[in-house]
Order: sequence, then structure tokens, then C-alpha cells
Amino acid sequence: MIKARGLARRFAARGRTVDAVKGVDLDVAEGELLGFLGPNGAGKTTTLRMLTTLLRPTSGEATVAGCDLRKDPVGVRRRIGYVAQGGGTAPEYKVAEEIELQGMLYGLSKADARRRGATLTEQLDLANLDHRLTKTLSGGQRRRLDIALGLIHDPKLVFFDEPTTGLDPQSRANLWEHIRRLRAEHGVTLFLTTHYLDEADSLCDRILVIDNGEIVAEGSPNSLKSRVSGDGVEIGVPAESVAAAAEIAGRLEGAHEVTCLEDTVRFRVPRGDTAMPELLRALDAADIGMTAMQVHRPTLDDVFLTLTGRTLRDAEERTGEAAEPEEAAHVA
Ligand SMILES: Nc1ncnc2c1ncn2[C@@H]1O[C@H](COP(=O)(O)OP(=O)(O)OP(=O)(O)O)[C@@H](O)[C@H]1O
Repeated sequence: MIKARGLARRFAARGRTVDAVKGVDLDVAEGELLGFLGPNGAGKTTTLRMLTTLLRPTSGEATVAGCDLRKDPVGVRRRIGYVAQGGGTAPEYKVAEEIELQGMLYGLSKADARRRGATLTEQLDLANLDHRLTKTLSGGQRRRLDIALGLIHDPKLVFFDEPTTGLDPQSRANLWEHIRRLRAEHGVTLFLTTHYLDEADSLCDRILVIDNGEIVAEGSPNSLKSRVSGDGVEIGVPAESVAAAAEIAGRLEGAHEVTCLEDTVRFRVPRGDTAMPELLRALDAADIGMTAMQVHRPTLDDVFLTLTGRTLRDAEERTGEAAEPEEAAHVA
């Protein structure tokens, strides 16, 4: 469904350049639910916008839904759906009107747009909201309307940009259910970007992890997690004792990937629960008071940590290094 080779995008403005995406290769099979995971600023949206023809690549080639991205962008647009971040609903329209209009923009007759809209609103639990103004919808309802709009022309490939950002946990879980069902019932291929680990873990067949514009890992959630060996341990200690505590942790049997932060030491051991008593005794003997402790099974965040030396959370804090926005001139 998607094959991209060396896809890259450089932004340049006021003498500064940002290589937002640095030669990405992608293969997405028909019917797959692929997650594109990475921290803020990693290059997810830029990649997505290139694949959906909204942004011209600086270099590289891609075939999307059977059409060449550079030679036939109109063909690509006709065959894909795009559910953007933040959505694009018109506030003064009623739900049914907006869906109908979107269908007609894609060349459906009014009757076909209505029929298709009715099926989608039914499937997305929006059927009793037909006459509501879109501005009165809740966050979850609005996202479901965005999905209906993205699917109105029956595309076989749908891109979602951070579909559940800003939703409460219950609405997120509900939207995941809808996304799963759409795949099962319509046989669509789904490509979604997210920076939520639980979303990628629970929803996706396969995950591509992107950092600093490059793919750093790829695989099913379980195969990615199995790359991380042992439990993750995080202990809080006074800042002046961090180095000594790290040395003690490093002496535990099988301890590895010991990293120090301001008042925290992180490391991995084969069994976190059995290593703890020994660690406590050793810290006690060195007169180091532990202020906090966490032990956890490998997560996708650990995969990211193992690959990049930082957690996704740390990576998200390091944003705002971009060049000035440079927009319309490069829109295809
Ligand atoms: N129009 C632009 N002009 C200049 N720099 C840009 C532009 N668009 C994106 N960038 C920069 O390119 C990098 C990648 O941005 P992108 O939006 O693709 O990241 P992202 O992974 O989607 O992040 P988020 O999760 O915050 O949406 C960032 O450093 C970003 O600031």
C-alpha cells in the first residue's frame, strides 16, 4: 500500500535549516495497522504530510495506494483518506450537512454521499447527532466526525495524525475500538502517528519508531519489547548521592544500562523484585537515603530508551529547536 525510499524533507528559513525527515524507507502492506511513534518534533507529521501530498519531499520516492507520489499526486489524493490533527469541521454546519458536503467534494452524488454518510455515522456512533451543529460536539464525537469525513469516499488507505490527542482516557479507548472496527469492517489499511506509547502498543500490528527524522526501530509491539532485556528500575536519591548510588546499582548482578539524571538513577536488571532488597541494603550501608523507587516490565518507552539513551518523555521536553515555519511555498 505504501512504499517509500529515501523520503526526506528539509525546511529552510532565515538562514537556518532543519532536516525534519532524513531519508526514510517505508513499506506498509495492505490491511496493516501501522503506528508511527516518536516524540514531539521527531518528524511524524512531516512524513505524513509528504505521503498525503500536502508537502513536497526534498528528495526520495514513494508509491502510495498504487500511485506515484510525485507524478500522480491527484491519484494519491483520490485514493487515500486523511484525518488531520485538530480536525477540519466547520462549526456552523450540522453533522449530516458536513458529511454530505465532504462526500460531494469527493465527487459523490448527493444521494450516495447521504447513503455512505448514514453507514459511517451508524458505525461511529454518531447517528443520533445528525442535526447537531458540529461546534456543539464533545472532543470524542468531533474526532469520530473527523474520521467519518476522512472515510466518506471509501478510501482503502487512511492516514490518522495523532487521532486521540487531547481526549480523556475513556474517549481514547472508545476511539481505538472504532478504529479497530473500521479496519475489520472496511478492510482499510491504516497509518497512524502517535506519541502515546499505550496507543501504539494496544492498537498497532507494527510500529515504526522515529527520532530526529530517522527510523530507529521497527517491529510488532511485542517483538520490540523483547529486544529490551530485564526489568527497568528507577530510584530517587539526593542529587549529591547520584554518582555513588549509580555505582552501587551497577554492582548488582546483571545490572546494565545504568544512567544518571539529576536526582534519579535508572538501570536494568534481570529481576527487579529480587534485586531490590540487596540494593536497599547496599544504599543503607553507604548512608544513601532512597526517596522513591519504581520497578516495571519492559515497555515501548524502554525500547526508545535502549535505542536513543533517553525516554520519550525526556525527548518531548527537548523541543522548540526548529527553524522559523516555512509553509505555503512547498505545498504540492
Ligand atoms: N514548516 C516548517 N518550517 C520549519 N520547521 C518545521 C516545519 N514543520 C516542521 N518543522 C520542524 O521539523 C521537525 C519535525 O516536525 P514534525 O511536525 O514533523 O514532528 P512531529 O513528530 O510530528 O511532532 P509532533 O508530535 O509535535 O506533531 C521539528 O523540528 C519541527 O519544528
